[in-house]
Amino acid sequence: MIAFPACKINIGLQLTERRPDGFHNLLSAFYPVGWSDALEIIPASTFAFSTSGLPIPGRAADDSDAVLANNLCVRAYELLRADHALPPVQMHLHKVVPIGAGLGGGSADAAATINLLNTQFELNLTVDQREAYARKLGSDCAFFIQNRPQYCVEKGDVFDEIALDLTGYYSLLVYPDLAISTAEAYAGVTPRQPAIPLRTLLERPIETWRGNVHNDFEDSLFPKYPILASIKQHLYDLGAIYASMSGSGSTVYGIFSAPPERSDVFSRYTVWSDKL
Ligand SMILES: C[C@](O)(CO)[C@H](O)COP(=O)(O)OP(=O)(O)OC[C@H]1O[C@@H](n2ccc(N)nc2=O)[C@H](O)[C@@H]1O
Ligand SMILES: Nc1ncnc2c1ncn2[C@@H]1O[C@H](COP(=O)(O)OP(=O)(O)OP(=O)(O)O)[C@@H](O)[C@H]1O
Repeated sequence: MIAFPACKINIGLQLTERRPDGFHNLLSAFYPVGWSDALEIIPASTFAFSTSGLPIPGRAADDSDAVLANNLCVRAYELLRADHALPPVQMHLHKVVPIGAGLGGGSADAAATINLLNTQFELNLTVDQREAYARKLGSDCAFFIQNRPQYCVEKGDVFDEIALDLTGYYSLLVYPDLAISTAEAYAGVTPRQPAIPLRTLLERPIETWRGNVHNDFEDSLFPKYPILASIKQHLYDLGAIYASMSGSGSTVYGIFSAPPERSDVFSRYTVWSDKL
């Protein structure tokens, strides 16, 4: 069985407080984007996991077996296998979505693994049960179980409904070949309670978002990586209605009312554009 785990952008990201467990509470709208990996899982006589496409870095970069074992797809399989009678499988991940990009690509792969195993082996897990497993693998992971627009609170893993529909708009995502570690990005932030909660800002027309709907990670990462602010400005120069960095970076995206023109400015970067 094959799935195409697609990523997300964050529309606004308010970092409200540091938690006793060391994580941060946040307010953010997560919006699905079609840029995706490919993941195949088939029953096999012994377990095997392989990857192709973009290289996936790991903490044990000098030991390729350890990097593979640490992959979120493998960890998701092990997590379900601890509770359910899963047979050995052969999994192959073709990696397309950039890593350290603030797009939650690895989290999407993990959630897709949970969903695929649930369907393929008829585990009959509810959405709540699958989201609970996903939460154990990472803060972003639970979102991808349903992969629909959500207003995310707490660690980014608890959801409130939001009427946010960008159908008819176009996205342009620019990844400047710069991987930013999520933990490093969080280490540089100073959380604060927002003057106006994100939900209120997002309920206003998209034309009002520029200058108001803010990703708090930009405050510490734009001074450190000036290229990010310059990409954001270029997206506005191209006619974006709204532009922002996604998550903990480094991808910067624009939302357009018509298909964005190709720009030479972005030719040396990895870009993705599609209807939202
Ligand atoms: C930046 C976002 O992408 C916004 O959607 C997410 O908050 C990141 O989620 P993620 O990549 O799934 O992150 P995790 O794997 O859970 O955590 C990585 C590290 O980021 C920090 N972290 C993450 C999420 C959070 N709400 N507060 C944090 O402080 C912690 O230091 C943690 O050790
Ligand atoms: N299937 C996977 N795809 C990508 N990274 C993976 C995967 N499995 C494990 N990882 C590890 O997770 C790290 C971050 O992955 P990911 O691409 O989700 O980060 P990101 O783009 O910063 O997303 P976000 O911060 O929004 O969650 C990588 O450096 C890698 O070591």
